[in-house]
Amino acid sequence: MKELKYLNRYFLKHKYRLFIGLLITVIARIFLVFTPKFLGDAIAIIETYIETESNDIATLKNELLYYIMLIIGVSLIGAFFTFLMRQTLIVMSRLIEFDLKNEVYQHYQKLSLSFYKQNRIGDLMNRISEDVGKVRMYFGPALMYSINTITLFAIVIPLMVSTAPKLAMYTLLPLPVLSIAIYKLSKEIHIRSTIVQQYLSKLTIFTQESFSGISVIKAYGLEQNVSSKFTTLSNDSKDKNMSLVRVQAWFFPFMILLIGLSNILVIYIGGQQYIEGHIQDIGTLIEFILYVNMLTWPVATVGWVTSIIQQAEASQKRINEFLKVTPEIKNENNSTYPFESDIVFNNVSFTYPDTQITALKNVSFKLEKGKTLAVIGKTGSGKSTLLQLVSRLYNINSGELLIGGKPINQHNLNLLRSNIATVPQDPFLFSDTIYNNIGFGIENPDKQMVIQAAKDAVVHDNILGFKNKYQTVLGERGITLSGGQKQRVSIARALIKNPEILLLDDCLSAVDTETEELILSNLNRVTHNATTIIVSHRISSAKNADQIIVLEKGSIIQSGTHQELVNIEGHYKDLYEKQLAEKEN
Ligand SMILES: Nc1ncnc2c1ncn2[C@@H]1O[C@H](COP(=O)(O)OP(=O)(O)OP(=O)(O)O)[C@@H](O)[C@H]1O
Repeated sequence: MKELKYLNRYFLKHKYRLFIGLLITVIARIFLVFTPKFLGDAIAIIETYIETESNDIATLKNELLYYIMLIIGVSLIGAFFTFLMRQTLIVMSRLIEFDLKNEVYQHYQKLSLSFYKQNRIGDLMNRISEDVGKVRMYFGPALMYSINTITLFAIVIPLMVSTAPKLAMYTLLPLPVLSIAIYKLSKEIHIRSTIVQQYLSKLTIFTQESFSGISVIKAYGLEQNVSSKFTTLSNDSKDKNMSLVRVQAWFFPFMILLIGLSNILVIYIGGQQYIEGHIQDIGTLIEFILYVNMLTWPVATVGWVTSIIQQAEASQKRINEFLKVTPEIKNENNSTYPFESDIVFNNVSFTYPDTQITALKNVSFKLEKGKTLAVIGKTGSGKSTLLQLVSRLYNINSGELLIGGKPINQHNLNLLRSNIATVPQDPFLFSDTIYNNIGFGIENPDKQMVIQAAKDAVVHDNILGFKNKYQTVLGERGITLSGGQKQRVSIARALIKNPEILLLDDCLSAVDTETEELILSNLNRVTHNATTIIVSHRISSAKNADQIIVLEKGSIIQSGTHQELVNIEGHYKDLYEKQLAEKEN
């Protein structure tokens, strides 16, 4: 129960609903318990009528009618309160499920990129859906059935014992056996359903990956191969399901068997006691049979509830593991202030915590507001890392990174990021309309802004070429667009934000040089006030920048303007000559 303690805050939040729910549950049970009593009394009247050989059938009818009305009355009231019981306690559990899901989701949002790298998306999804769902069972059904059972026991057992103590003892005897058996069965069901769940996950991941990578599978002619792997996986999954179903199939027959056993005991022992005169009327036997049937389900739920609580505890432990992860990037400043966009790197070094790869070593440069810095370098030289540090997706390890003269970690993180627009190397587009994808970064984008951004990113004409134009819905990861179109939609998304700092991560690699030139000149016009860092493998993207740095293995090996760098021996000049020769050929 240690892990479940975390959830007490939610009980506290919903305390009134909880209290009313508990009260209603008790009231509902009290009313339902009257039925066997009234039925027993009604039968006792018939018995007396027969024994006394009375001829007063009218009085008997009246008395029976009275009991029938009573039974209908208490059943209706009991049923109404049972309805209210579900409306309060189960609704409360749904509200808490909603709260908990939101809490986990908001926490996920705060966690840094390295958390997402260390954990699989499937696992993250499971904890927010499957695990939260299991925890809900603790708030809802487990709580409701526990109160139910306790109330019933508290009322019915004293009633049975006071009516016929010996009979009560014998009839209650099989119930603990039932409870333990259901517990063991539920545990086994839990083990097997966890395995089924794991196989289902494997199957989902496999299917999802094979659909995402369908073009590679087709290109390599691997359909047969993938299909037979799928068959093997789905056969395994079916076997696990069958083994679960076999155990589940025992649940109800077993309950019926034990109810039957208790009924036989009531009839056998009760019958004997009646014959021996220990029990006064036959109505008591009927009353007891109804009590036993009434107690069976709650007794079974003791085992079931124990198993629910164990599962909820395990699930909450998994949720707590993530909730305890503290975000590496913390926002310690919530104030608002005029944002200045000049960027200074002063001996900045950075090592990725998980891989221990030192991506940047003593990097220094100064970039004034509104100026452009181009970053050139071989693959893996640290270019993207440099951009991620400016967005503070990671904290620097040493040195100084100043934005607007202020150390980056002293900035209001939300303010900082709202003033930055990034176009990543591998753009991600949502399964939504092109319009919404472009307007994603700002609130209520108007049509003119979206169109203007698309025009500046030189993608407007392409969009008009689609049947639904700006309302074209993109498939998962934007598969209906070409690589170059995706990049340009992503650039439009950045431009519409009118950012103070613009970070372009090799985002023109998939467009031809002519379009590249056009986009660059538009960028120059539209974002002339923005401080821009442009990462590229192409000299054509870098040559007009105010400043250029060349990175190699995380260190700056050259810096200067295009004119300066083409006149000195080094990586930049080599690259320039190579790309010039390629262009001429
Ligand atoms: N998220 C990460 N976690 C751990 N190591 C990383 C991560 N991202 C990059 N690296 C490593 O850091 C180094 C620099 O990577 P980076 O992506 O900054 O290079 P790059 O110059 O942008 O390369 P490219 O031109 O191929 O995009 C590489 O060795 C890479 O393997």
